[in-house]
Amino acid sequence: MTAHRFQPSKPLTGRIRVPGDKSISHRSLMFGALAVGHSRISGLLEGEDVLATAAALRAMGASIAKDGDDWIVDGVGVGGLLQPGQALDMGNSGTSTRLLMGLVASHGITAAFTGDASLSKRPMNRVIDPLSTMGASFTPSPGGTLPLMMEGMQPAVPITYRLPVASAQVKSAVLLAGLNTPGITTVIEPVPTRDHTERMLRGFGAELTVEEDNGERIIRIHGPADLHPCDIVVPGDPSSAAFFAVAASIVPGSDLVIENVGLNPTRDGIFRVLTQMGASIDKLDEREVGGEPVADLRVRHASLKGIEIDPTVVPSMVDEFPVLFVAAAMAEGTTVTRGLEELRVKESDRISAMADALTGAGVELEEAEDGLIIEGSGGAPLRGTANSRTKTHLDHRIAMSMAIAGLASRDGVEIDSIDPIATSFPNFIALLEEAAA
Ligand SMILES: O=C(O)C1=C[C@@H](OP(=O)(O)O)[C@@H](O)[C@H](O)C1
Ligand SMILES: C=C(OP(=O)(O)O)C(=O)O
Repeated sequence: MTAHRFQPSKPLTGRIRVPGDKSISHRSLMFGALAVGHSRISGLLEGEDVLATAAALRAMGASIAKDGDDWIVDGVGVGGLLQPGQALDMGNSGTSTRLLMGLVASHGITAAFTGDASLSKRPMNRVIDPLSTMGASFTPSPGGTLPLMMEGMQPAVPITYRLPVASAQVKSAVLLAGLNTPGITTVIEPVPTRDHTERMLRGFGAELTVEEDNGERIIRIHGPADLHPCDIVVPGDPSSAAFFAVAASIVPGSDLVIENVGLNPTRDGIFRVLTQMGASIDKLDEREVGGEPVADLRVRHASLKGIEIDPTVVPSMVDEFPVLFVAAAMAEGTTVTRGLEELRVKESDRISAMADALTGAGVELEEAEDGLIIEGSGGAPLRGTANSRTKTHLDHRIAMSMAIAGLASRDGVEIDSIDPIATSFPNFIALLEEAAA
């Protein structure tokens, strides 16, 4: 554990570029591994979570190698995954685990999945349930957690599955199992979640349709699919850009351009909510990169106002609430968030972890079962209790959010470990130093 104190910051200025989108990076490797032939990926996020996906796919027969700044994947074809010779170590990554379980489910192979202490507490029944209906069998640890063993079924049985929880990981697990399942596998999504799986599978040549019906999305995939290799350009991660958008909004004097930020409407909720709170965020040079809307974001310091956040925006910013809470702590007035029960089953319980961390940083708040109610400082620097230290609970987003709180504090904020940051944003501290130089 490497502790670190994030000190009050000078204004953030200049231009920075955040690393590639984590969700798209995982999927680029997985779909490349299932195409026959050579896919080239540029802008891949080289974070620990994505590298865990790469290692698992290599263990199942794909060849994945770096070529200059790009990555090359030589796939085995849908149905061609091999039985791994050792347990697949998923590290800290829920996305790797749940999506790869979907892939294994319709291959006639057995695999063991393991993970770190954080991942080993997270619920896997949400994917075990539908994948069992498709024919896979599972031996999980008590409570439906890792470590677990699973055996795929070949051929698997197509199902129609209505998502009981708004989760792109569960949706994707079922669709990926459907890739190698004869017939039509259907996922019904009552609330739209990030749609990278759908967009990208179509790009790789899968027969996938999306029908909208009364706000619900009905996604059908025809299996077995034939994927052809692709060249992919991964846009910058909006979830990573969010830390800098909040930082520039709350550190007086800031005027920062964050280049190449993915703005898929299923991901851009944080920028819409910050704008509602009074943030100054201009979209420059709007364009398309790798089939996704992208822009450079110019963010200037602004006086933020507390608001009540509409729960329907939650799926489009589910990972951004920890840093949104920091923005709320610096706003004038009260911010109310609701509908965040999913935050309790991420890398940590992000509602209680942020409630503790912000309380230590001197913020007044109230914790509800499904959200936080935060009294903002009206822009005054946060004044923590002496010797308070943020517990990150192996959660990168808690570490980075409280780092940003430190920039806007009077005496700095101490984080117990910056190590988890490498899972999603390895150059976070270097970019912060660059922007504040
Ligand atoms: O599909 C994905 O790439 C992800 C989906 C979300 O998880 P859930 O599906 O559990 O909401 C998100 O929190 C995670 O960081 C990435
Ligand atoms: C929840 C996250 O990731 P995962 O589920 O892949 O661990 C995240 O990155 O905030």
